[in-house]
Amino acid sequence: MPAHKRILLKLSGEALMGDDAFGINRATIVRIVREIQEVTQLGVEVAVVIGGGNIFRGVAGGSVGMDRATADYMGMLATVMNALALADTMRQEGMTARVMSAIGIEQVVEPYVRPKALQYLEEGKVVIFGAGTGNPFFTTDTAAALRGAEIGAEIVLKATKVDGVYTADPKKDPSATRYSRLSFDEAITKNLQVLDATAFALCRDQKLPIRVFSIFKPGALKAVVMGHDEGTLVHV
Ligand SMILES: Nc1ncnc2c1ncn2[C@@H]1O[C@H](COP(=O)(O)OP(=O)(O)OP(=O)(O)O)[C@@H](O)[C@H]1O
Ligand SMILES: O=c1ccn([C@@H]2O[C@H](COP(=O)(O)O)[C@@H](O)[C@H]2O)c(=O)[nH]1
Repeated sequence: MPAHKRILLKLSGEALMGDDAFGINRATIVRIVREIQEVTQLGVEVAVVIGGGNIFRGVAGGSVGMDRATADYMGMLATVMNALALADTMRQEGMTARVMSAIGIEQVVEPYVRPKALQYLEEGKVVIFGAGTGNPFFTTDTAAALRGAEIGAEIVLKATKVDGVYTADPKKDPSATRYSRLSFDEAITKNLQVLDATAFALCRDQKLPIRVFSIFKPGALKAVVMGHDEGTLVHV
């Protein structure tokens, strides 16, 4: 029996690159989609927020000198591209997915309408939220917290490049150690940057737990959904 009925899965954009330098690696996206499919076959309702780091990051080198809000809108559009790629891969794998965008681009994808998203989830369709929160100066982690709270997800699952929350960024500090669980207050006070503080604060206020785990570990998503102690749990 799965431990959760409805989940909000936050997928790292950079995870889609696989071993490539940028963009979307075909084998990688197919593998990720099959892992999501396994979870839907357990009867779990799945909503996804996808990042854009593999295509564009508003605060990155490529946007130096740009107006921050403009760069952020580019970042949000990058997440829509990832959402379209993910939905199309799901279609090819026999799943039904709907992309909803937080910014109006109706010729491409339908706008985010909460009751419609809830209807799709109840029908067993995967809902992919593109364009983050629709606002510059935010991130897709915050979008995951926001949409997770809005749709009544039981947990936010952050599938990322590291296998949990560490005492420091493990990519920069090899002596960092992994927490198996920690509180939101601890994560915020210690400025642990695996998620941004806005996302942590929103989840804390809504009592919405977050589990951080590695998207590169085969079977990890299913293990998390089954309630196994995978990665790190951040809780109230
Ligand atoms: N204390 C920490 N514990 C774990 N990871 C951390 C920590 N501090 C910083 N990080 C970094 O946070 C990164 C994950 O978050 P990041 O926001 O960069 O990616 P993402 O949101 O998953 O994906 P993307 O922005 O590419 O779509 C990890 O790759 C890790 O190096
Ligand atoms: O609500 C949001 C979400 C995202 N952005 C911009 O998009 C990029 C990519 O998102 P990641 O969360 O880093 O994957 C982000 O750097 C922002 O520039 C945004 O403005 N608002």
